[in-house]
Amino acid sequence: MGQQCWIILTGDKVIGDLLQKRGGKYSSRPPNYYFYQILTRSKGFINGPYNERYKMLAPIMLELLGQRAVKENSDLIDSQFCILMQNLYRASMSTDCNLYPKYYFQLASLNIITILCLAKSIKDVEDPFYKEFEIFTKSYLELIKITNRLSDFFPILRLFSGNKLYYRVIKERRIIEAFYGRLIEEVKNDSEEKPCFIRRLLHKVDEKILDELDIVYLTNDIFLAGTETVSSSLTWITAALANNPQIQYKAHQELDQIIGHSRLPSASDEPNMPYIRAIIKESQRYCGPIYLGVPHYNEEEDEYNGYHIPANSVIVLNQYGIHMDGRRYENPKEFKPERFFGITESSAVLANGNYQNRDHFGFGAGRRLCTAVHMAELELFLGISRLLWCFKIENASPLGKDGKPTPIDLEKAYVGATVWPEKYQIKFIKRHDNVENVLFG
Ligand code: HEM
Repeated sequence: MGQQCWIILTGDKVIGDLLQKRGGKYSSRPPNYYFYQILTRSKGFINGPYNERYKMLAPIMLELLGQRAVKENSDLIDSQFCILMQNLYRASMSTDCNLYPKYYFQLASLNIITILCLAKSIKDVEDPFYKEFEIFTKSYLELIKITNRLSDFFPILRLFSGNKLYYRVIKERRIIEAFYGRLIEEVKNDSEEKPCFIRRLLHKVDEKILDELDIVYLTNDIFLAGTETVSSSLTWITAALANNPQIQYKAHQELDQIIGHSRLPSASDEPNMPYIRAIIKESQRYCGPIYLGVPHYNEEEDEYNGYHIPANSVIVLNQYGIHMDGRRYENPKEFKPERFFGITESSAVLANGNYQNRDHFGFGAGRRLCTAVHMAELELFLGISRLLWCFKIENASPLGKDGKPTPIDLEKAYVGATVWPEKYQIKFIKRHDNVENVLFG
């Protein structure tokens, strides 16, 4: 596109060969003048090139978001998914019980990140912090959308549109730095010195490894990557389940057999719940929150299967394309958890193994694989297993000619940095009399 060579990877083998096996060459990110160099002062992690700075930051991010950190924070994550179920229960008991659950999922995932980063929580969607974050994220994601990046592909455009976009970017940068700067000050002034990510990062400032602007942009990455992806996934899965009562029925049977009615499922139940695991894997394939990954980039030229790959090409992992490839997934347009039966390993484990054995490519590939893949999988398991333990999810769309609710159209999607389904209406019906006791008892 423009002066830029783009290579779209839609086959599992080429993804395995290039992004995994030749990861040293294919792990950079495309230069991004406005939204990396200017907007984040070249300080962000997710969009940063694969260089010495990245290699210095990666272990720090892994320490905060990797497998060990998830174990340390599992009680906190668990408690937020109890609160989510309580909130959904209360909402579903109110007189008009049709719901669009997106905002509840956003609140839960935002709360997890807020508690981890700042050791403080948000009460509800009316909380000023939630509102501020919502407005701030919306304008940020709007600004970084692909159409505003054309000047990266056609640099001559900077001569025409440059100034207007440049000033918008600078304005947004002031907002980001004021927002996270305030959060850093809150942590510094907390007389109880509660442990949290920002405090840990502040120690790295004392050790002269980072500066405060690094904290601003690392925290910004964690907030954006950690909230939008999980809440979009939960919003999609709920819609897919509402369209498929027979799948819910099988999941309810598994829950009744393994868990019973006297407690909520917890993380340690995951190995015994193959059907719920399969639902989660299938939902990441069928309706994951990202279609085209986060682009990779190669700084050296390469040869592959007789093709010349020029240096400085944008390498796109076409997740949607591969997930809808009928050669890899039979009848790919069908939501069919059974296709993942017998696969017991997590996506995190499979992503680091042979490409042929991967369940899906939702978390990316190679050295830039999602840093928080373990956390994401835990959140999805707690969210989905508990949702199905508490409720039957009913499609509450207007009735069609056949007298049944019109299926939620999962082909319609709002595509931005993350992908969202069209707004829909569902009902959460409590499954048994013990739901209230277990949630509030
Ligand atoms: C369902 C949930 C999630 C999905 C589908 C997802 C997906 C992705 C994808 C596709 C990438 C790019 C991988 C690549 O370049 O090949 C990525 C990167 C990343 N994700 Fe996630 N993610 C999820 C949840 C999270 C959460 C909860 C966090 C943090 C709390 C997070 C933090 C990150 C970070 C820091 C990176 C950058 C990795 C790097 O550039 O080296 N993600 N994620």
